[in-house]
Amino acid sequence: MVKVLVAGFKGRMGNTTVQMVLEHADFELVAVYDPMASEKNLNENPAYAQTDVPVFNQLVDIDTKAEVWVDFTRPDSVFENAQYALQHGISPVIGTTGLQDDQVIQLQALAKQKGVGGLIAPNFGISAVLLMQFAQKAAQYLPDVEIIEMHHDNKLDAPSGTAINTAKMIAEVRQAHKQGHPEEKETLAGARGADYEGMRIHAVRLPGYVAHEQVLFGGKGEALTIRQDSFDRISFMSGVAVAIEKIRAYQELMVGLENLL
Ligand SMILES: NC(=O)C1=CN([C@@H]2O[C@H](COP(=O)(O)OP(=O)(O)OC[C@H]3O[C@@H](n4cnc5c(N)ncnc54)[C@H](OP(=O)(O)O)[C@@H]3O)[C@@H](O)[C@H]2O)C=CC1
Ligand SMILES: O=C(O)C1=N[C@H](C(=O)O)C[C@H](O)C1
Repeated sequence: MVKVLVAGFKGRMGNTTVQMVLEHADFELVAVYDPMASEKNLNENPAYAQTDVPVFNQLVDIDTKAEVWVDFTRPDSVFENAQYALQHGISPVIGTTGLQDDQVIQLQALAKQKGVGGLIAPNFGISAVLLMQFAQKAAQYLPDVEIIEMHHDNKLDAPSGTAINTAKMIAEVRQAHKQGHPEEKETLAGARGADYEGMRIHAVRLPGYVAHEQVLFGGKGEALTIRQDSFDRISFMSGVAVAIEKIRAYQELMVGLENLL
């Protein structure tokens, strides 16, 4: 049995992960964490009345045998959480987006120093993992590209972690260049979106949406659009389960679920 701690257990993703871990035959939920939690045990929540799992609201109090730390928290919390997990020999499986490049480098150095495996996955959905790989392939032949990511209106960060990762993967095969007319001007600020090495990234936030991304390629007289949709947060759970199962076999912190597939 893999012993799992879920950080951000009351959130949309954290709660979905708690349910998945409880239902999984090979996983044991040993703790949950949220600094704002007032309860002491998960069984204080009527939905989990039969589930005896301690709730922690301070990092220093966490005294469990957790082997894997699943993090679906906030962009401003995840670095501290991941550091704490690595320092205590717990493998972080990070879904939270918004980590800066220098923070990822610091965490990777810490993982190496401690010999602890970990994963940062900008997206645990297989449709998104495939979209990023297909987009990287397409960009070899169609280097003019724009990304449109669409999310629910409670999302804190923009652009999404998936969109940034898509741009980074494309940038590995695409020479940086400005797109559009050399003299183009925005008559309304932000009209052309964010700029990543000349690729434009547009972020849509609307009620009713979950998580969706389109990558648009334009060539001479032709176009290609690649799209993925997560209609339900269950779409992320098989990826989270794979990460929990496999991550302890590694001694480094990797970025991207594809590293484990
Ligand atoms: N990689 C992937 O496949 C996916 C990644 N995500 C990412 O996961 C993150 C969470 O998303 P979502 O579940 O929708 O967000 P929510 O806001 O629904 O959940 C976040 C939860 O974390 C709690 N929290 C805040 N600070 C901390 C902390 N320091 N430690 C532990 N818990 C904390 C919040 O409490 P409070 O509300 O009181 O602040 C909240 O309950 C986002 O970054 C999102 O982009 C989302 C979907 C898929
Ligand atoms: O906040 C979300 O919901 C999601 N966040 C991740 C991201 O920023 O890419 C993954 C997915 O898009 C859902």
